[in-house]
Amino acid sequence: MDLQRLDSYQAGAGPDFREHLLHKTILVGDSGVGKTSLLVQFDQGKFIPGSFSATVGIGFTNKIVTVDGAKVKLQIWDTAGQERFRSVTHAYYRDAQALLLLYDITNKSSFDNIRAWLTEIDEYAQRDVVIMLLGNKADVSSERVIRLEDGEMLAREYGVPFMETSAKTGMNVELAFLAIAKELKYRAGRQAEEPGFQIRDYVESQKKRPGCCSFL
Ligand SMILES: Nc1nc2c(ncn2[C@@H]2O[C@H](COP(=O)(O)OP(=O)(O)OP(=O)(O)O)[C@@H](O)[C@H]2O)c(=O)[nH]1
Repeated sequence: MDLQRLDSYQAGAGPDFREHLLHKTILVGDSGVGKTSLLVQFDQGKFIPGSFSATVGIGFTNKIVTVDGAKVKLQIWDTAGQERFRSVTHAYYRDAQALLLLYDITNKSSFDNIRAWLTEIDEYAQRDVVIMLLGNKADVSSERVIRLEDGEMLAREYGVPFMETSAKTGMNVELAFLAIAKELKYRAGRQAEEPGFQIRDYVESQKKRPGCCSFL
């Protein structure tokens, strides 16, 4: 998807948005897994169907979310999944506080490549970066090749929170970003003696299981 064609990109979230309070979050994963679509769904509450046009380079959207009554400012970077942009996107990992790592449940190689993505994250991102694994396109059940359990198992192996999402229906999209915002807010204001917020426990308690109920 061409970032220049999206009005909200680079537009910021108004005068309230102060750079020094931003929490940088990056969307990564193979080309076509739905990173741009996930961000558009979160930002604008819509899904733009139709022909796929790959992201060129990198762009961001500023978004303010309310967590436990407090405002958390996220700057969400959408990266190009294509290999040829990899050296550009690596440069952005360094000051990221959170990474949403996506695969497509209908595309096995996008799932197999998750380990390679995690190796890159390990190499280029900060040690304590918050990572969340997302299995996107959960609405396309007829073409599913990666089971929910496979995603859960991989996430458990790496000790990261996981959920399946649908950028098309919106399933778990807000939850993914809110869980990240909650974790970043908790980290920013953490007192030594405070009992810890556990993002994995939070996600487990909140997420909707695909196949059950509706995808909305
Ligand atoms: N059914 C369905 N289609 C999706 C979903 N998410 C994305 N798509 C479609 O998948 C294609 C790729 O989506 P993008 O959001 O452009 O993928 P991307 O990860 O940003 O790709 P790059 O920019 O190349 O890295 C588009 O045709 C989208 O409409 C989803 O949750 N469900």
